[in-house]
Amino acid sequence: MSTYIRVLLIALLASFFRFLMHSCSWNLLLLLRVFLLQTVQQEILQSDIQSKADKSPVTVADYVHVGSQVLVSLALNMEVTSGSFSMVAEEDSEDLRKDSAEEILEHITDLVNETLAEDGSYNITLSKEGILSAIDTGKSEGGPSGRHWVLDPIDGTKGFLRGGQYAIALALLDEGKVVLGVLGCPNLPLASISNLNGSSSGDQMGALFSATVGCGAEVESLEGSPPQKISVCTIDNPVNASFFESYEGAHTMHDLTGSIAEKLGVQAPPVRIDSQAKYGALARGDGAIYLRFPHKGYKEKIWDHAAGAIVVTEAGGVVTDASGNDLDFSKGRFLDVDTGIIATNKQLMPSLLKSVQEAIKEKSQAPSPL
Ligand SMILES: Nc1ncnc2c1ncn2[C@@H]1O[C@H](COP(=O)(O)O)[C@@H](OP(=O)(O)O)[C@H]1O
Ligand SMILES: [Mg+2]
Repeated sequence: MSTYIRVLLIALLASFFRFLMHSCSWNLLLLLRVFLLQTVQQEILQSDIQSKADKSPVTVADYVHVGSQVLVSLALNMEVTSGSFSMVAEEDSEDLRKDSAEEILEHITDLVNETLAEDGSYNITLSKEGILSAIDTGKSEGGPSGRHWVLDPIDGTKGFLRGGQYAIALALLDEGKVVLGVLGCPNLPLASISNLNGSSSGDQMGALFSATVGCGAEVESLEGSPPQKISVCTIDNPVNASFFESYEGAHTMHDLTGSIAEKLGVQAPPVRIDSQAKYGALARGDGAIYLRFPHKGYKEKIWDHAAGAIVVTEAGGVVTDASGNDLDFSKGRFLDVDTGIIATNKQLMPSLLKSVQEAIKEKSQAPSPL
């Protein structure tokens, strides 16, 4: 298994960061390249599970999450900052610091070092402590002041393990606002989501979305085709609209989203895919609406939305909570949202909001199941 993970990490690192001068206020456009071949993912998935020393299962997703976060942390350290930087990311090193994880940590350290050696971009070898502290650069609390990188090293873990959609999502917060976002979606067709089912062998897979505040949003291939400007669809009649939502029923209330769509007059069935690939697909007009209504008590994390939200807003869309409030990324690691997150174009937003509020009210008044 380790060979395949190494190949995947090499591909990730080799194609991850490109910095181009840009005329934006940031004077920087970060292009994230994720060249994770589907075949590699498939082979990794087939080799699946190893055992940790304490016999709890460790999945390939564990290796890829940690490997991705270490490599991004390293690249940010070497390329972007002169030393210290703040990163809010999903993984921390707590489990890997346990005695029982010694063997796993050794394995991850070897994988990362082999990856670095083979890639050759950085002449560096990390110790086990170096790996742990690279992971822990992601422990920042973020907040309203300063700059913070926001990383989801593998978003849509369930999709990744199913061989479906997943994304590597990186954003930059400046004084509490998202100013840059990049989404690498290796399993998303470059042209359109309509090619997802029944795609022919000629369809190019993999899409890299990027957006810089005030400069619009773009898509390009993972291999670096010329970036194309993208914009959300111009549909203004919900009858012609389709909507994206999580594949996992545990992540969003499919009954509520069904009721919203019905009230709005949407006729197409939901398009259910994992990860922030949904935001990318929405931003280029593959569908008209994004709905996400987690079950009661779930707190949204900023790394699940920061990159996707700026890609959509820079493509001309609107992303809000269920009351129509903008998402506020300045509150730390969590988002303080009312009930759910919705996104669409400017034309459809007023009627979408109305349907959302009606459906929520109706659900709250319905007798609870025994
Ligand atoms: N019970 C829950 N409700 C809502 N979201 C959840 C959830 N459990 C996990 N998630 C989040 O949903 C994300 C995936 O979203 P989607 O459903 O759009 O694919 C996960 O990201 P990770 O896969 O990075 O952990 C995770 O952060
Ligand atoms: Mg995530």
